[in-house]
Amino acid sequence: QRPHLPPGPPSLPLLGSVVWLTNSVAEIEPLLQRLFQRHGPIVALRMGARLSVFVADRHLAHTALVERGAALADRPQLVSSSSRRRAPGCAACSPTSSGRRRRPTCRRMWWRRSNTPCSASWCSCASASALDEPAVSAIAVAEREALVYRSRNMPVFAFLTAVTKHLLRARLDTVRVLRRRVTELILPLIDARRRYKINRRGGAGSEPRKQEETTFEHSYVDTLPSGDGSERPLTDDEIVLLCAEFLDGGTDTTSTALQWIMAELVKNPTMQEKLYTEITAITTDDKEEVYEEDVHKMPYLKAVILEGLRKHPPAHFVLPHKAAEDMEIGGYLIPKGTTVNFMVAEMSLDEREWENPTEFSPERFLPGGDGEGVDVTGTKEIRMMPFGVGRRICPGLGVAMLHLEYFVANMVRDFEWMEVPGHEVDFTEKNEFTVVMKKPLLPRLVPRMTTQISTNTH
Ligand code: HEM
Repeated sequence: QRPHLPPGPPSLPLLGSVVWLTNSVAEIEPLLQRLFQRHGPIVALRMGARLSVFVADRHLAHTALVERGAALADRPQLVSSSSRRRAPGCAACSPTSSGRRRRPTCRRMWWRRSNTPCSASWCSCASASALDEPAVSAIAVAEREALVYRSRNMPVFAFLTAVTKHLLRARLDTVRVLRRRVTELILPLIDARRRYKINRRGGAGSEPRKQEETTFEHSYVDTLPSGDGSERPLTDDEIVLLCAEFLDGGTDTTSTALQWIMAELVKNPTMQEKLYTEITAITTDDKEEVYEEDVHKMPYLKAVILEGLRKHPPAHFVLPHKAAEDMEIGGYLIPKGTTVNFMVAEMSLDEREWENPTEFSPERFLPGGDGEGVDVTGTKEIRMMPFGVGRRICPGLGVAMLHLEYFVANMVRDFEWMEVPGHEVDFTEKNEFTVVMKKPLLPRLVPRMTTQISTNTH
């Protein structure tokens, strides 16, 4: 017997599910919570003619995304190019992210590099969003300094750091100018790679391309599966997009996570003190900053970051996936082409899985806690999935974890973060591209090394 579609509210032609008569798409999360209570952990909604399925159960998510990951490795085509960039989830949801069953060579190459701890450091993440947010401008300053430090210490990545800085500087400029700049900076890289490949094959014609030839018509060695099952080379335009994605990906998610974590530390001074004690035990006074090597020796710091990502995942859904063929999830039929969404926040706040899930308790990730040994990649099992899991897992996971550890450690080492009367920490959420603090964090920073109290309310 052919399985049924997942349960959900009835539908009307053109409109889709009747719930859209009384609910707005912006309020979809509370609506889904009610539907999960009524129908169970997998529900179907129609938005116009499009069928969307939402999965809130971690076991079903593991089966669908890890065990049978290939069938859900595509992204649905979104309505317009502007909405494509604005899909909920990570900023890196760019045109290059959609419609791929496997990442092209170029992207795999970049991401693999970025996920080794040392080379990851050059990548600027929190800065672009942080610059917009007065409440976390201290973070932007810290990160800019870190960038300078990185470029001094890692010459191999200095070029790419420069590209990042150009991206930031050009923030107020038009997208066209920015794209042009990135193109000019990245095309020599593409040329270098092409020459390398040609030379390796012993071929001729390895001359660098002249400036006036920098059009998007040329295509190169990295390939992409085309619709008919064959491979076609990536165009320059696509390579530039991939590189730009690598440079600005994850800016919003990382800075959102950073702000939630600092807010929790402001609200919980005992935890902040415990973290400070751990940091100072590892770093001596003469050290200018907490270095990347140091953060790996700080289990409580790691626990604070994980607890921040569990309680306040910046993306409450992963980016939408598309069923490449008819498939089954939890005994229900998911027809080919269906958009499938996974509920990140539901899983990490599930009362059946976590003790007092709404409480901020980094200790749960230490030995003996209910989160001990959690693997955020979800390879064996999913407990929480702030970065997604499976084939489309966030490729910036390593960069993001490193940046969060690095910045939290340095900011707590240099300042005591305190609540300001009248500006108490408010954990109310607001849906933007990520789920941000409705009332941004407004703490008082007291420098640790001097007695002078800062009146600066970042
Ligand atoms: C705390 C920080 C971050 C969080 C919570 C986060 C979360 C996510 C999530 C949930 C997804 C969707 C996974 C899925 O659809 O299954 C994603 C995708 C992605 N993220 Fe992140 N991310 C973060 C940082 C970063 C960083 C730093 C970068 C780049 C430097 C990045 C680049 C990407 C890209 C390119 C994708 C799309 C992957 C694809 O479609 O194959 N992210 N991220």
